[in-house]
Amino acid sequence: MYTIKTLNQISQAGLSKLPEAEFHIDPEAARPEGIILRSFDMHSMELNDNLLGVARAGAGTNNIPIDKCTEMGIPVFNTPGANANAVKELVLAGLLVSSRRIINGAQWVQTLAGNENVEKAVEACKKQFIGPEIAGKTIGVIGLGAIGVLVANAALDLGMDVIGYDPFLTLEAAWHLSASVDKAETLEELVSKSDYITIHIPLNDKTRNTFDEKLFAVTKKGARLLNFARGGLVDNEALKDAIEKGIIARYITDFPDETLLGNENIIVLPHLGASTPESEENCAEMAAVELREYLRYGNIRNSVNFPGCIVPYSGKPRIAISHSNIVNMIGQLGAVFTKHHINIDKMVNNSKGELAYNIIVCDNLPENVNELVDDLYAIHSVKKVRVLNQEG
Ligand SMILES: NC(=O)c1ccc[n+]([C@@H]2O[C@H](COP(=O)([O-])OP(=O)(O)OC[C@H]3O[C@@H](n4cnc5c(N)ncnc54)[C@H](O)[C@@H]3O)[C@@H](O)[C@H]2O)c1
Ligand SMILES: O=C(O)[C@H](O)COP(=O)(O)O
Repeated sequence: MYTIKTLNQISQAGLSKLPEAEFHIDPEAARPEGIILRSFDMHSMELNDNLLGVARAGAGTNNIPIDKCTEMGIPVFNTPGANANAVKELVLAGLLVSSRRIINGAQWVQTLAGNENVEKAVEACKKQFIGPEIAGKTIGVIGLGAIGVLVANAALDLGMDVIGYDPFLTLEAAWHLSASVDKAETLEELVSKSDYITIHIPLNDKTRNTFDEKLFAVTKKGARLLNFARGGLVDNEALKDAIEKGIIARYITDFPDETLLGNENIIVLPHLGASTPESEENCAEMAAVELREYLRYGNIRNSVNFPGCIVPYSGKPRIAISHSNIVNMIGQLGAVFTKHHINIDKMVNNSKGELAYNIIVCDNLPENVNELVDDLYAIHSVKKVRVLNQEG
């Protein structure tokens, strides 16, 4: 039985993928083997030494201490693309809201309550809410992953010219991206040409404050900036300065921060990008299945810190081992298997950066499995050893 701790409310559609006979869901668990979460900040959390896997029902993993997890041999999963449509739809709403003063206008109309001549007041004052159309304008999409591609293609359908910037564009994304999207060679080129700019990149040490004073200095005057990715991608002080100078006409973001409130050219939403029933179910299901397959079989799909590794279950026991990606590990592992007279049926060894991961399917297990495990842990740089024997 594995205990799974939920750190946020997780859709029942996802939790139902974890059969009660094998998995015990407990939001209060002190020593869970698995964690499922959304945006809960895990950085200040103590990680129990029996924790095996963490699944993020969503895209961004900046709320999870990835390096610490990798060091402890804990894979962190996310759910690529599972909430992309939900975010795309909100970005399209944001695009229109950033252009036309829809929210201000609607709020103003509410202030007319009790006014006997609402129609007259509306016609007299509506000009203060004028805003440009988006058709024929240029939008720059930064990051052409699951969300960026959908946004770029949808913007073309709305009659916009689209330029994109993504130095790490994947083949998968390229397949889905319309050929009509122009490529910007640099971020500076993109911001200098765009009437609308939308950000769809992860927040990490390299991308923090991507929008800083220097980038705003080369941004097209009057641009509208949309940030549905992460607050930390924009330096808020530089942003407010850019708004004052008229470089940014309007900023719309999904990431509230005290310093952004009370400015009529800044519209802040309460992190609603993935908050649709469809997206919450998609993400929860995908995360639960990823964690289930890892806990049951050691199989890894969609991990941000571990290599993918899938070996279909054949009924035989298997040993999953993670270790540093260095020379002579296979030789040392093989020697331990030989010592314990284990015949290997199948072995898959994959690596990602500094980490390697093996699934070794065995024809037999020794009588003293604990001794085998101790010998594997005795190999320098082995992080985690799991013996998975469904037959018990
Ligand atoms: N508002 C929300 O509720 C919400 C929902 C989902 C995702 N997000 C955020 O959006 C981000 C993107 O989500 P996604 O599903 O499209 O992820 P993704 O991994 O599919 O796409 C990210 C893309 O950014 C590109 N990229 C990385 N660094 C870059 C850089 N420096 N310059 C340009 N491109 C760069 C990558 O190559 C990749 O193509 C997530 O990391 C998350 O922070 C927010
Ligand atoms: O990165 C994500 O997937 C989004 O920011 C969604 O976060 P949420 O699951 O907390 O809504």
